[in-house]
Amino acid sequence: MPRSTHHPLHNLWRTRSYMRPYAALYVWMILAGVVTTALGVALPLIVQRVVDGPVLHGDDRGLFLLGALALALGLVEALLIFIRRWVQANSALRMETSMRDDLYRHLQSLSVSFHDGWQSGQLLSRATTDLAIIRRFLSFGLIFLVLNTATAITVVALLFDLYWPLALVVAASAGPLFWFSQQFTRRYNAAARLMQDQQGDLATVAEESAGGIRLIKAFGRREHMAEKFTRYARDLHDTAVGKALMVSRTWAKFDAVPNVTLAVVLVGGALAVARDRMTVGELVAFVSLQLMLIWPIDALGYIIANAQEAMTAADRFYEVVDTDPAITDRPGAAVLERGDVGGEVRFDNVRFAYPDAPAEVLRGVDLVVRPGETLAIAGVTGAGKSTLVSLVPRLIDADHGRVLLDGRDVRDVTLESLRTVVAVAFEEPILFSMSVRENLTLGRPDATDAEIDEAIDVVQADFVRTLPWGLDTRVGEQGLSLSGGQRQRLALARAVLTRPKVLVLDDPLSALDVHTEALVERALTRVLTGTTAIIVVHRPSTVALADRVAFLSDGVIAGVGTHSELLATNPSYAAVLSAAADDAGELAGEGAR
Ligand SMILES: Nc1ncnc2c1ncn2[C@@H]1O[C@H](COP(=O)(O)OP(=O)(O)OP(=O)(O)O)[C@@H](O)[C@H]1O
Repeated sequence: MPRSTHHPLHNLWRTRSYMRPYAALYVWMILAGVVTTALGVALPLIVQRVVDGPVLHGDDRGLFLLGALALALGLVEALLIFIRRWVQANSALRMETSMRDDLYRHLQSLSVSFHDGWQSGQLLSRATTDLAIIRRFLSFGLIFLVLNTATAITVVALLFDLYWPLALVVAASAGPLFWFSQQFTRRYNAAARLMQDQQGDLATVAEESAGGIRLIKAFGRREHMAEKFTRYARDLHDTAVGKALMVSRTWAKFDAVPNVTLAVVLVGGALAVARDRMTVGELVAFVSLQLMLIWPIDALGYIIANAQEAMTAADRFYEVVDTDPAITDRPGAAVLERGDVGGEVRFDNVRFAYPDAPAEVLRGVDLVVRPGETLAIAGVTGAGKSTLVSLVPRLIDADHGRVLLDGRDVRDVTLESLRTVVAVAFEEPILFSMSVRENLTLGRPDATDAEIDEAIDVVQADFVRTLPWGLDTRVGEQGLSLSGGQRQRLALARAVLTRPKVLVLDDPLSALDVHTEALVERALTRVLTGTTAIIVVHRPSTVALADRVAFLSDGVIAGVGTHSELLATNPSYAAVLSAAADDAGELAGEGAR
């Protein structure tokens, strides 16, 4: 997958658009953080006053007052920290949700070819792990960065005010810290990116195994799949261990710096007190303030790591979100009115190649499907039949040439209106995890029960009436499992129910037995009156539905005519259909109308 050539921070910076609604909250959070820091910094200064004043001079009342002040400041600080963190987490979770929404909506708008070319696990990991990483950065990483920098600057300024020679030692420790962080950033970036990709790969393997469990069991491949999973999991584990080691080493280095500095400060401070250059209270305050630097320095490692991961996660998020939907409404696209559609479909010198494919699938297809006609598309497997029919509802767009509906380029009408007049049923029918009724009325939510009943009759799907809750039975992945033929019939009923002007059927009866297929065909012939139907066929029995057949070969239409005409005139067609017929033992007696 090509990576962005922008500055590494480019995409992470773009996520600020999701922060915009919370800009005021962020200002408040930072203000609350600054107050918290100020309160935290005030404590060592109070300690200094306590030691140099009441402690050394036996002033009990002053000691009590300073103690009460320290307690109050401590409590206010704790309360502010609670409020800030809660607000931080809350707003960041909202940002994550809206990013996830955008990702999902954009995915829905992307072309079928995009989805075909992407591993589902990679998409899944972007929607889950990556967005959680970005959320952590936008909530904690970013605020930590601002507050810790503010704390460090304030503390160092106060240290200079207390005793500058020792403050210089503390300031100088920024040098090694900067160097370590540079090294860390470089190495961590590669590991973080690799790990995020590996998480996506692992998710894909897990999902494939779940989806293909029957196949795995049937072919006795459980061990093989388990080994594959372990291999991917081990790669991820190795990267994670390497990353953890890198983080631990860096953490140790980051920790060592303030500790070494502290030792120098203790010795130097004691000498300064002995030589009356510092009071005891000032030394105590100096050390207490310096201890306050340990957390920001420690957090630096976390922030760099988190920022690195967030940069990668943002790159991965925008990699999808920036992908051009390719198939969208053209400017000025017209709304197709159902009543105006006659139903002539014309392919005009259509050429098409799949991205990254070595050759064109369609190489100049010219074909006219007359209004109300039922036209079958035949051809050897892989000839491009599904590709050709996918152009009509614009699941893909032609690279060259045009697909015309009643003389109008399908790209000149809105997708929504096009898809209300063109319905599709595929060979591999998908039923969503919802009721049979909802699945059937996907394209016509307003269909009446009588219309649903009629569609069920057409596709011979009586079985739905015997399901436990009839039409309200939940099917799909989270519901009742149906057979391939049952699912095909429901998918066909779904298409029929939209009362389309153009019906595209991509071998929709392949899973039915010959007897049921014949019943469905007979009923379909009735409802197809007045509907232009383009049907991808593999079996001669399905050809019986068609008025004419177009034979697709070598990316062009090699012949159009009735089944008998093509059988008589086109030996290749005869060979393809006879082979299929021999397989099914069913050519005899079949003939197109
Ligand atoms: N999403 C895709 N990306 C790349 N190549 C594809 C894609 N879909 C199909 N192809 C290729 O395009 C060619 C035509 O495929 P298509 O599915 O249109 O053929 P078909 O005639 O419908 O085949 P079948 O009869 O087996 O269903 C095949 O070589 C196939 O491998």
